[in-house]
Amino acid sequence: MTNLVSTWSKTTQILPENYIFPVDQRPGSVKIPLVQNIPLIDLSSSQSQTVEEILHACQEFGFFQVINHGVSKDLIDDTMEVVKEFFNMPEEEKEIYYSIDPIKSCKLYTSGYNYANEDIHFWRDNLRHPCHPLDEWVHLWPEKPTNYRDVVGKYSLEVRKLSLRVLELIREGLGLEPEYFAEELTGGQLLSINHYPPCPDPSLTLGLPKHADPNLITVLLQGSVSGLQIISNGKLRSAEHRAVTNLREARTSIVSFISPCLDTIIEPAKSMIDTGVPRFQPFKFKDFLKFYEEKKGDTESMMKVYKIKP
Ligand SMILES: O=C(O)CCC(=O)C(=O)O
Ligand SMILES: [Fe+2]
Repeated sequence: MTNLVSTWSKTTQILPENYIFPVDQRPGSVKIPLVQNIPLIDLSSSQSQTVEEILHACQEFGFFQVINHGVSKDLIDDTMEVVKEFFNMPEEEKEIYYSIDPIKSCKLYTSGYNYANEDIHFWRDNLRHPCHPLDEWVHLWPEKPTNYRDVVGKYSLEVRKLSLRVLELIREGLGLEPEYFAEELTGGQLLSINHYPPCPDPSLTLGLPKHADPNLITVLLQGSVSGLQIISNGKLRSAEHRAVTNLREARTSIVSFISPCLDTIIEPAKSMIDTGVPRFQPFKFKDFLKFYEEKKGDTESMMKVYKIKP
């Protein structure tokens, strides 16, 4: 038996106590600034225009939507369909992939990484697996639905291409040297599929609490991108975001995280240190991830440690 919310929530009309967030964190209680103009970037525009628009979006929001991005609608639709099919499979089929082992690379679990120690759980199930290089990982992915590996494999390649293309535009905008994001800084890719089932009381709980992603760049289907941190010596933002649930419909999101290799040293690019003084300490990416988990992704307390005091 698993504790997947998509399974047990089918037979309850009541939100359990341990899914109720403190009042100040509930969906209606936090005043989310309404960003009227989330930038919409047309990747088929001229290179100089997209560079300028993307850089501005990263400085202002750390978040933007892209259109004409080159990932075909058919592939996007097929991918969304197959991951929904996965979550709709009977419990016995999904159980095979269920794991709470923190070091297991392909796994299905519920809420956060550390369910047993959580005071409050999040209203989501998550399937995640590494996907780069594809042939190193694909054999660990779900075998069912039978086209999962094929479709999701194609999607992960396309979404990686898109991420690298966007990073290249950011690189140019920042004036970083060619190949800056090649190799180590983009050596990892994780696909994370969130499934938020219909929730009996969305006003009291969250699918994912406020966080900023701890990786280099995130592509969220359908087309929202965020996440460049520190590497820009504080010049770009990483958008804090969260996911809410809803009463009637299940929501599924497909998130691709491009990350540095675990042993990579992350530090401000030399050419970004215009004052002569770096604003952030260097760190190993894997130590950062460990710390992120310990601090539950709390940006402020993480910044206290990594930011160099003026
Ligand atoms: O489901 C979403 O829209 C957000 C997911 C997310 O923020 C994450 O997986 O890091
Ligand atoms: Fe996120």
